Amino acid sequence: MLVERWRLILALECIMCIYSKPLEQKRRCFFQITESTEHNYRQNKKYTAAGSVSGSVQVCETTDCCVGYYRIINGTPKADVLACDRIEKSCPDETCKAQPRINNQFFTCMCSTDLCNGNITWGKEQTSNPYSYFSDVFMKMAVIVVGILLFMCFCIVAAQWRSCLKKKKKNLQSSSHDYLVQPSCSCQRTKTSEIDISQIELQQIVGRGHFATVFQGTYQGSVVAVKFLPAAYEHNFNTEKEIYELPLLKHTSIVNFLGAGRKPDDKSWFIVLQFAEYGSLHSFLSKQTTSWMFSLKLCQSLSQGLSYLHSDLLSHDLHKPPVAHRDLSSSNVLVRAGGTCALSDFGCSTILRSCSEPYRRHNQNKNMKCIQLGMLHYMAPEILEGFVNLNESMFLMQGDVYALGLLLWEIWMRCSDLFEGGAAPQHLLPYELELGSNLTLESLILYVSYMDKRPCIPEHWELLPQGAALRELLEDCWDSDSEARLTAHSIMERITSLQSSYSL
Ligand SMILES: Nc1ncnc2c1ncn2[C@@H]1O[C@H](COP(=O)(O)OP(=O)(O)OP(=O)(O)O)[C@@H](O)[C@H]1O
Repeated sequence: MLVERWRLILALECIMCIYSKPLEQKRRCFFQITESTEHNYRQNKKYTAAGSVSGSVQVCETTDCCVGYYRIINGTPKADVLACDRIEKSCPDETCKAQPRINNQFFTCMCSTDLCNGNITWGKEQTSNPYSYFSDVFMKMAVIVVGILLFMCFCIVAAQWRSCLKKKKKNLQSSSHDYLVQPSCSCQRTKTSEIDISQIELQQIVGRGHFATVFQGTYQGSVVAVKFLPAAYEHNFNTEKEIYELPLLKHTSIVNFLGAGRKPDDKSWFIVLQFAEYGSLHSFLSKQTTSWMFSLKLCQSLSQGLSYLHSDLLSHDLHKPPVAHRDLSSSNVLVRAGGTCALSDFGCSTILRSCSEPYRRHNQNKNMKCIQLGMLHYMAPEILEGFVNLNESMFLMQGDVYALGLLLWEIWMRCSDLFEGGAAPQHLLPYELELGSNLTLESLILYVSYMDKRPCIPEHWELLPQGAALRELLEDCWDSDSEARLTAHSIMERITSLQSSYSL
C-alpha cells in the first residue's frame, strides 16, 4: 500500500516536472555592449541588470523581449547594444525587425524568441521615412480601432438609452430641478456660458502659440485673457473647451475658464480665461530669478495642478475623470500675481475615461499632430521612441510626470538661493544648453533616449542641505523607465516635505 502511494507521488511529480519546465524557461538574448556605448553608464547598468549574463548570452529576469541597437556603418548594421529589454513591452515579432531612429544611421529592434536579437532584419526601404515606426503603430491601432468600432457604437447607444431612461425617471420625480449634468454616466459636462464678443473690451496681445493669439481684455469688470483660434481650428477649440467644461475641473492651479464663443465677423473661436498677471512660466523665468521659498511655491502649485488634473474624482454625483495634459511646457504654465502656477492650454489633452471611446479615437488621430507641434524638449523618451500605448492611461500620465520633472529643473535653475552669490544662470529650456535652441527630434532621441542623458544638475548642489533631495526628486521624475517615475501626487508630497525641512 505504501509502495503504491510512493509510486503515485513519483508519477505526479514527473508529470508536474514535464509540464512546469517550459513555463519556467526564461527568454535568452544575445548580450553585448560595445565600447562606444560604455560611457553611457546608467543605461548600460539597466541593460546589465535586466538578466544574468554568461558570456554573450543573457537570461532575462522580467521580460520576454530581446532588444538590439544597431548603427549603420558603411551600409551594414553593426550591433551597439544587444540585451534583454529593461521593462516589459509588447514585442510580438519573432524576428528582430529594424525600426529606424536617428537620421536613419541608427536602428532598434525588439523580438520575442531566443537569441533573436543577434540578427536584424534590415531593408533599405526602411530608411526612407523616419516616421515609419509611428505610421506602423498607427496603422495597427487603426485596425484595432475599426475592429472594436462596432462594439463601441453598441456601448454608446446603450449608454445614451440608459441615460435617457434615467433622465425620464428623474423628470417624473422632480420636474422643477435644473440638471447641469447627466448623472447617469461619467461623460458629464458642465453647462458653460456662451459669451458675446461685444461684452469684452479687448486690449493688447499678450501671447501667441502655434494656433492661438491671446489678448488681454476686460469682461464684466474683471481683467481676462481671450484666446482666439482661427475659424479652421474648430477641432482644437472644441477639444480645449471640452476639458474646461469637465465637472469639478475648477482648481487654484488650473487656469479658470469663464466661457467661450465665436466672433460673428471672421468666425474665429475664442475662449475667455482668468488673466495671469505674470504671463507664462517661460516669460516669468526669463525675466526674473526667485528665492528658495518662492521657487517652492511655484513648484508646489504646479505639482498640485497636475496631481488634480490626473485625479479621478467623484463628488455629489459629479465625476471628474483623470486627464493627461500631454503638452506640458513652460509656455503652457501660467504664473499669477500671488506667485502660484496654473496649468493652461489643454488643446492636446486626453480625457482618460471608460465610456468615452469617441474622445479616445479623435485623440489618437491628433497624436501625431501634437508630437510634431508640441514642445519637443519636454517629450519623454518613450514618446520620442513611439513606445507609448495610447490606450494606457498610465503611460500618458507618466509622460506628464517626465515633463513636470523638467519644469521643476527649469524653476530651480533660476533660484538664486541655489547658486553662489545668488548668480543663477540665465533661463534656458531643458536641453537648450546641450543641443542648442533649434534642437531636432533626431538629436533629442539620440541624447535623451539612446544616451539616456538629462539636463545638467549643478554639481555644487550636492553641498547644499537640500541638494541631495532635489537631485533625487528630479531623477525620480525623469527616469527612463516610465513605470519607475513618481506620480504627480507623490511629487507634490515630496515638495511639501522640502518646504518643511528646508525653509530658509
Ligand atoms: N490666461 C492667460 N493669462 C495671461 N497670458 C496668457 C493666458 N493664456 C495664454 N497666455 C499667453 O499666451 C501664450 C499662448 O497661449 P496658449 O499656449 O494657450 O496658445 P496655443 O496656441 O494653444 O499654444 P501652443 O503653441 O502651446 O499650442 C501663452 O504662452 C501665454 O504667454
